[in-house]
Amino acid sequence: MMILSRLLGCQEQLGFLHQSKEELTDSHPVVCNRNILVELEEGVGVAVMKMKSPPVNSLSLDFLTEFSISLEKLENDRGCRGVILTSAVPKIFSAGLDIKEMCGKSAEHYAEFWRAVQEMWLKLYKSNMVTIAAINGNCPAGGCLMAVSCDYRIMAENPKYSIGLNETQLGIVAPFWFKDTIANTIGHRATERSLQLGLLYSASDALKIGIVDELVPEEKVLNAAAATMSQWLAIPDYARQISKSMMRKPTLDRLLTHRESDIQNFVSFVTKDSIQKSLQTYMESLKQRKG
Ligand SMILES: CC/C=C\C/C=C\CCCC/C=C/C(=O)SCCNC(=O)CCNC(=O)[C@H](O)C(C)(C)COP(=O)(O)OP(=O)(O)OC[C@H]1O[C@@H](n2cnc3c(N)ncnc32)[C@H](O)[C@@H]1OP(=O)(O)O
Repeated sequence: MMILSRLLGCQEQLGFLHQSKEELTDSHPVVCNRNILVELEEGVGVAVMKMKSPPVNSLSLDFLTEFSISLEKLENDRGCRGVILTSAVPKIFSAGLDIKEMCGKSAEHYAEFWRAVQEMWLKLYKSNMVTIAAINGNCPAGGCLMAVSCDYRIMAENPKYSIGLNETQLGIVAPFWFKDTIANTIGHRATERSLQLGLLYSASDALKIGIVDELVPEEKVLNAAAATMSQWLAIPDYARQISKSMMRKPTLDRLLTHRESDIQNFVSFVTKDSIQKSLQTYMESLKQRKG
C-alpha cells in the first residue's frame, strides 16, 4: 500500500502535467520529470533517459521510483525499442545509492528503499528494449550497477572519470545480485579482485577489463551510443530479446526467488551500529574532501 501510494504520488510529480506546449508539439516528445528527462524520438523508436538530479545523481528513493516508472512506461510503449541512459549533470553519471537513505532512518524506510533499488535493477536488467549506457562522468557503485545492467556501455575517455563497485571502501558489501551482474560482464576472477578491493577503474582500465565496451571523446558519447543503437536495432527484436532473456533469466530469477530475504539481509546489515558508523564517516570524508 505504501509503495502504491508512493508510485501514485510520484506519477503526479513525474511531470506529465508539467509539459510545456513546445515539448508536446515537438517531434521529439520530452517528459520533464523531477529527476529524469525522457526524450523519445518516435520515428526512430529510441528514448534518451537523462538523469538530472544534481549535484551527483545519487539514487534516492524518489529517484529510483521515478526511474522505474519511466522505464516501465517506455517498456510498454510499442513505439520504443531502445533506451540510451545518460546524465545531464556535468562530470557525473551517477554517484550510486544515496547514502543519506541508508543513514539514521527506520527499518521500514530501509526496507522500502531496498525494494526500490531491487525494482530499478529488475526493470533495467530484464528490459526487452536495447539498453545502452552513455557514461559521461563518474560512475561508482550503484551507478556502475546501472551501467553494467545495460546491454552495451560507451564511456567518455576522460582520465578523471572512474567506474566500479567500490562498496568495500565504504565498509559495506555489494549484495549477490550486484556481484552476479558484474561477474556476468567481466568474469569471476576479475569480479573477485574488483569486489574485495572495491576497485574504481579509470576509463582506460575499465575498457581493458571489459566493464565498458568502448571509449570515445566526451563530446561524442551520445552520437556513439546512437550509432551503436542503430546496429543493435537492425537485429529482429524477437530473436534478440529471447537471446537476452536466455542469458539473463537465471540471474534475475535468483533475486526474484530471494527478494524478501535480500531485503531482510539489507535491513539487518544497515541497521548495525558499525555499518551506520562507517557510512557516516564516509559521508563526512566526502564533505571534508571538498574543503
Ligand atoms: C551481506 C550483504 C547484504 C546486504 C547488502 C547490504 C548492504 C549494502 C549494499 C549497498 C550497496 C551500495 C551501493 C552504493 O551505491 S553506495 C554509494 C557509493 N557511492 C560512492 O562511494 C560515491 C561517493 N561520491 C563521490 O565519490 C563523489 O561525490 C563523486 C561522485 C566522485 C563526485 O565528486 P564531486 O563532483 O567532487 O562531488 P562531491 O564529492 O563534492 O559531492 C557533492 C555532494 O554530493 C554528496 N554525495 C556524493 N555522493 C553521494 C552519495 N552516493 N549519496 C549521497 N550524497 C552524496 C556529497 O556529500 C556532497 O554533498 P554536500 O552536501 O557536501 O554538497
